[in-house]
Amino acid sequence: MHTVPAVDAAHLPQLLQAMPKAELHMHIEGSLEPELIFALAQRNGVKLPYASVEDLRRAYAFTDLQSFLDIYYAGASVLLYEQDFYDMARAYLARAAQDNVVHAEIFFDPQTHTQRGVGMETVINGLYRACRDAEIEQGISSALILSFLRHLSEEDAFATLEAALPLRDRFIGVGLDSSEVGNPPEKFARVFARCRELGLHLVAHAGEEGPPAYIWGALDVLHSERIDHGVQAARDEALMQRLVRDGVPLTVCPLSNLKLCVVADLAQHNLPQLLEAGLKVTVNSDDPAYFGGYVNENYLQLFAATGMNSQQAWQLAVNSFDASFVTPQQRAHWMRQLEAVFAKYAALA
Ligand SMILES: Nc1ncnc2[nH]cnc12
Ligand SMILES: [Zn+2]
Repeated sequence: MHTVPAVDAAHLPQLLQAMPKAELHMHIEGSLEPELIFALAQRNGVKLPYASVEDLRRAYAFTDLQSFLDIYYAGASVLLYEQDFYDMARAYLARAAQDNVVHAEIFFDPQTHTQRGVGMETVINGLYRACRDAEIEQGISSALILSFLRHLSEEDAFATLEAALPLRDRFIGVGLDSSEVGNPPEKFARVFARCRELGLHLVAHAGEEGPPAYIWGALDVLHSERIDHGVQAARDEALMQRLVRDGVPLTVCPLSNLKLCVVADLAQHNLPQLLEAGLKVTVNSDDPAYFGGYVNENYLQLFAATGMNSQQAWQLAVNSFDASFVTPQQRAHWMRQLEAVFAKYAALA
């Protein structure tokens, strides 16, 4: 491992905030803050089943993944026009830039919108324009990943892919999200095979609530290049060895795991153990508007709860660049920025 200048624990929070990082697991619909949901509802004349922003926020008491998804899909119902998708993504990218996110790979769930009669081009063009403008105005790089909803059929996923292909140059890959248990990766074997032929990057949620078998399926059947969540891998030693051997990144989301009761307490989160075992672990926010924080809040609360140190912070930032779908030149550029930030904080008394 690279030797990193040690940073005093007293400066760890500022280091976590200042270090450049990539965010590889966030759902753009999960960045819709209650205030923006209400503003868009008013702008578009959509009636919400909540009386106020506070009333909506009070509903954010989740017991598991499904209890969250029900509210998350209801929140997304205010998105109708290209400008809505643009405004949502600009708000996220502005907030991510404040956390020194230099690159974001962003999931979007087209079926949530096309099922309501919103056009595929409305969704993709609004998001894509926001990514481009944020790069120009804030210097943050980003890319879009189209995510299939696994509670729907593979046929629906094929129709979604077909509808998106005219805009193929505007997204870099596909993912698989929504209700995990009962919807194993094998259900989407053929549509992922088609996406692979098309040269799209492939990722999949697996082992969030679902068993290690779903992670094996994501790797062996879907050929997923990263595992989104993957925290259940620790239950299967052979799987852990496979993930280490192949350098498969896990995009872990600590506050999401806490809010969806995947872990009882952040102090018990297994991220430090996964990192120690040699897995390429990254830290991400998943659905920041719903889970109590953007990416830096995930780093800060995790480090405070587990006592992780600056060496581990370095590894997580490096992993975020290694696991991203960018060029080696781009990675090298961010590594130089990372080295400069560590040198600055290591020099503080
Ligand atoms: N954490 C999560 N798991 C599965 N699907 C999701 N969609 C948005 N967030 C998700
Ligand atoms: Zn997710």
